[in-house]
Amino acid sequence: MAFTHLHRFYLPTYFPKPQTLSTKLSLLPTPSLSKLLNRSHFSSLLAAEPLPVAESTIAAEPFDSRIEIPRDRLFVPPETDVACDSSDLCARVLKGSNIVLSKYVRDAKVDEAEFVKSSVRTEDCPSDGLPEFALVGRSNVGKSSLLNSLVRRKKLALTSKKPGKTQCINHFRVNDSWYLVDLPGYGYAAAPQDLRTDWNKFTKDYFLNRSTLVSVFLLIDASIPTKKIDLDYASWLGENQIPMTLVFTKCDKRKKKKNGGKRPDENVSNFLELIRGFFETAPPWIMTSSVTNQGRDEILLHMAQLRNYWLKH
Ligand SMILES: Nc1nc2c(ncn2[C@@H]2O[C@H](COP(=O)(O)OP(=O)(O)OP(=O)(O)O)[C@@H](O)[C@H]2O)c(=O)[nH]1
Ligand SMILES: [Mg+2]
Repeated sequence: MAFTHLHRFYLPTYFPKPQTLSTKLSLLPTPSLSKLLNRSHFSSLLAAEPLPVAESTIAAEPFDSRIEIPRDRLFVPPETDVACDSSDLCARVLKGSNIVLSKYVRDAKVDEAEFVKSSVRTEDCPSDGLPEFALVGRSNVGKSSLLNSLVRRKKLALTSKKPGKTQCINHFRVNDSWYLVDLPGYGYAAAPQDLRTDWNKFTKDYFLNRSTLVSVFLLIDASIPTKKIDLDYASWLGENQIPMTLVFTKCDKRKKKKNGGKRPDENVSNFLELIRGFFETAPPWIMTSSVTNQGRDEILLHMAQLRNYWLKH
């Protein structure tokens, strides 16, 4: 079954006990994404448009500093040849992420998207066998906003300044061939205790039993310091062998140093350092903003290669 293969190939190996390791991080450039989104196969792009590591590309980022990624912390999809030199490999890393492009990156463009249904139990979710990606994270982290950004629709999924807007498992079908799934947020302190327990019950059941789930996208707010509850969820997903991508949201927000706040890239580095101890191999991660659409095309490419690999195996 495809899911089993995913576990074998896409999962970072999980360390049960956290360790503390220091790491130096920096951003890497990518090929032209608008072209890539329409290309049918990555190998032709690699031949046509290798991109050297260029300061100018790095400087075009919406924040000042870079995140340098050691080679062993890159996410290399299965069946991907990395026996090339460093600059070729750099050219295949998606901007603002540690994700290497593979030969499975095709059909990434979103042509249409529609709401299909809301479910409260895993058994009630669509049963057509199409692959799906679930967006999960703390209440208000920006799950519904990211979904809207990915499909270029302002109000397909409902958003709110008030936490707790999304309450069910909401399926949105994209291009009639795969699903984006919007889930309720966790950690909403104002919610009654029994509702919080219910969240755990029904979403965890969904993660553990949904056979068409290609990967969970765990959203982390990059505009604030690391929260323990997010580390706990990353750890829980790893422990339970559930394929996961970390999506850092709100990277457009800047915190003033004089108020003791950190920039989004500093918060991202810190989070990655903390979870580094959980995983032997790095999970994929990516920086995004639903305001500037940073990371939108990159996520679509990542989803496309995960999906195409899943469909083939
Ligand atoms: N600056 C900024 N604000 C964002 C971003 N993404 C979401 N927001 C804001 O954050 C708030 C919450 O966004 P939602 O998309 O509703 O969050 P959610 O995770 O779906 O929340 P729940 O459904 O309550 O769990 C809204 O006011 C959004 O406008 C972002 O990338 N940058
Ligand atoms: Mg929501």
